[in-house]
Amino acid sequence: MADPWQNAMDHAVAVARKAGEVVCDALRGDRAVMTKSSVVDLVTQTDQKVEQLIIQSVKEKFPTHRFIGEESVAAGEPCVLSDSPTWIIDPIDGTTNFVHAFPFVAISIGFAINKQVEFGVVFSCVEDKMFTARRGKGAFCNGEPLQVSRQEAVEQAMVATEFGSDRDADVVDKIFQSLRNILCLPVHGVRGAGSAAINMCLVASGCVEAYYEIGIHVWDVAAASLIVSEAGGVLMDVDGGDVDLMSRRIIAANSKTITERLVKAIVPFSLPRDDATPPKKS
Ligand SMILES: O=P([O-])([O-])O[C@@H]1[C@@H](O)[C@H](O)[C@@H](O)[C@H](O)[C@@H]1O
Ligand SMILES: [Mg+2]
Ligand SMILES: [Mg+2]
Repeated sequence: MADPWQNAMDHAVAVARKAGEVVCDALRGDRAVMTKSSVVDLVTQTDQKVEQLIIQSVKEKFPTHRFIGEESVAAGEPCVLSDSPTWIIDPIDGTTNFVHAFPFVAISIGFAINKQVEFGVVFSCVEDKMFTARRGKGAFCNGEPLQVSRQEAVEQAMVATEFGSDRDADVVDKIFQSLRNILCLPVHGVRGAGSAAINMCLVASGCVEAYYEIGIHVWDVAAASLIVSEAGGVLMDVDGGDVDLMSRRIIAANSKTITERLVKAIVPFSLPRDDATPPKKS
């Protein structure tokens, strides 16, 4: 049976590549920086321009589809995942990297229907790596199949995480407690690309055994969540429960074994859900 969403996925790849050209061009120019939820939660006109480019391009082909876009939500649009076909967009995942010309920035486009991600596209544009996954059909980087690492000994694992943009001392303490516990398992090392989506694609590529973070948003991880699972990986909440893309918490790993060791080491805390935050628009 023909795949009803293949043409939508092909469009996502094409518009991600076009958006990547805009981002890479902007990396060579000036980048006016603004802030959102904190003085270190950065956004630029390029984030906003790229998100509008993607949304307008999709609307022309799929006028009835819905959107969850990072910068649209920041501007007051609701963050609601219904059963309708919904595009979940992070126009630049790694904005702080982008501002500093630190070369790990990605355009992330997830597509969900009936609240299930059907395809994911993450374009790491400086690296020119197009990560894709279609539910049930595998995960790829530039067309090459992806497979998670087969390492199941956490003491020989590489783990990725990020420190986020919350500088509340109590939150930072919890983040560092988890980091300390994980380092002392021990693990071979901890890394962070500065982009949740790229970290998760590194899990899918077998370069790191796991990524975890508390503080991410649905747009950071929707596309890459399918790339990880289609590469043979496992997704879980940091407390060992089922992953919930709106919960702002995630572990993406190569195996249940590694995931369960991380659950024991992570100090869990809760944040307001993405779909619980009331839209700012009156
Ligand atoms: O804001 P953005 O660059 O799209 O996304 C970023 C995430 O990829 C990262 O994991 C998180 O730690 C940052 O705080 C930020 O949210
Ligand atoms: Mg992001
Ligand atoms: Mg972003």
